[in-house]
Amino acid sequence: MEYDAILLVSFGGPEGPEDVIPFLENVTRGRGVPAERLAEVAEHYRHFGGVSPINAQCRALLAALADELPRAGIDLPLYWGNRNWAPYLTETVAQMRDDGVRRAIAFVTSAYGSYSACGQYLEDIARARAAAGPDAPRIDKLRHFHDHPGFIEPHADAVRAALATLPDRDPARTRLVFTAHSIPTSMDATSGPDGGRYSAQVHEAARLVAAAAAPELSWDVVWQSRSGPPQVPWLEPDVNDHLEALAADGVRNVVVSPVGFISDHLEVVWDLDNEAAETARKLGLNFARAATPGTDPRFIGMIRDLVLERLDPTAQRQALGCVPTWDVCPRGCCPAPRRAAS
Ligand SMILES: CC1=C(CCC(=O)O)c2cc3nc(cc4[nH]c(cc5[nH]c(cc1n2)c(C)c5CCC(=O)O)c(CCC(=O)O)c4C)C(CCC(=O)O)=C3C
Ligand SMILES: [Fe+2]
Repeated sequence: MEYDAILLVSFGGPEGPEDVIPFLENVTRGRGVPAERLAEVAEHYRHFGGVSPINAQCRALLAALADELPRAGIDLPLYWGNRNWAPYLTETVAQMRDDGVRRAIAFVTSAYGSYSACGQYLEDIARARAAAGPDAPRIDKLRHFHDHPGFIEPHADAVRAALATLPDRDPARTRLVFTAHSIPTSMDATSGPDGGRYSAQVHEAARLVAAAAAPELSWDVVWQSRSGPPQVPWLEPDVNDHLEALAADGVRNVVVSPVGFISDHLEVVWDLDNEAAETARKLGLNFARAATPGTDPRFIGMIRDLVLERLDPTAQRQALGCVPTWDVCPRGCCPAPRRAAS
């Protein structure tokens, strides 16, 4: 086998109250996020004792992969490194070098393109390799998986399960609402080689989940967790504003599916389970939040299949949608947005 390790690359998150501020400084260095927004987000983490749910989710993913990959004949050591918190990618890549790893496959915990979800992770990998010096392993990132059946099917089952909890699902008054992390519109405009790849992939995933879960229902794509200075345009509408518009339109029941996420990150457990749920309650809407894939066996199987297809150039690339996909992003595909000096 050409590869001798598998690397999980993720965002990272605080593991206790004293980590919250330094973590947020790592995330937002040079990004012009206003102090008020940071104070707000610090407060969100404090509701969970300063512990981000993302670390436990990465550990669970690693445990599931350690179980699944050898069964498919992939007997490679697993490593884990984050962009913004320990274990830091830079330290992990140095460890891989010390362990004699020559070439690794990286799975990044985002399904999508864009600078935040793809390009920045490629930069993180490049920076960690540069820091590790000439003996750094070569690291190949797996492809986007927004329309892979192992991603779509768990989301679709979760939408079905959420619908089943609603007191009423009359199609005339029931709506599916798909959410993903908002990004600046300028970042979406430069996502992928032709632009707009992030929003196109999110729409595609939403379309596929809706068709599989509840073809009789109308659905919308909305955005959540907007950051940045207020004068910079981000993708809209915001999920909370959209719930208001739906209520005004006579909708009574909503299922919110966080199709932009692979697991229940802070944005899901706070921004949806608290903020959006509260908005819905005030509006008198019946609200159910659909689960994310997490460690669903189909999602773990998808990661296994992405590894296997990378080992075999002739293997079929599973994809349910029609937004084109590729193994390796073209160079400079999701560039860093130009930002005002901060
Ligand atoms: C597209 C996207 C994803 C999905 C793809 C992926 O998964 O990577 C994502 C994921 C995540 N974002 C996360 C946390 C944060 N994101 C922030 C800020 C920002 N996110 C952005 C975009 C995205 N973010 C952007 C354009 C900014 C503005 C600053 C900048 O231009 O970079 C801030 C700063 C405070 C704030 O303003 O919110 C925090 C704390 C966590 C960890 C959650 C946990 O702990 O469970 C995760 C998984
Ligand atoms: Fe983020």
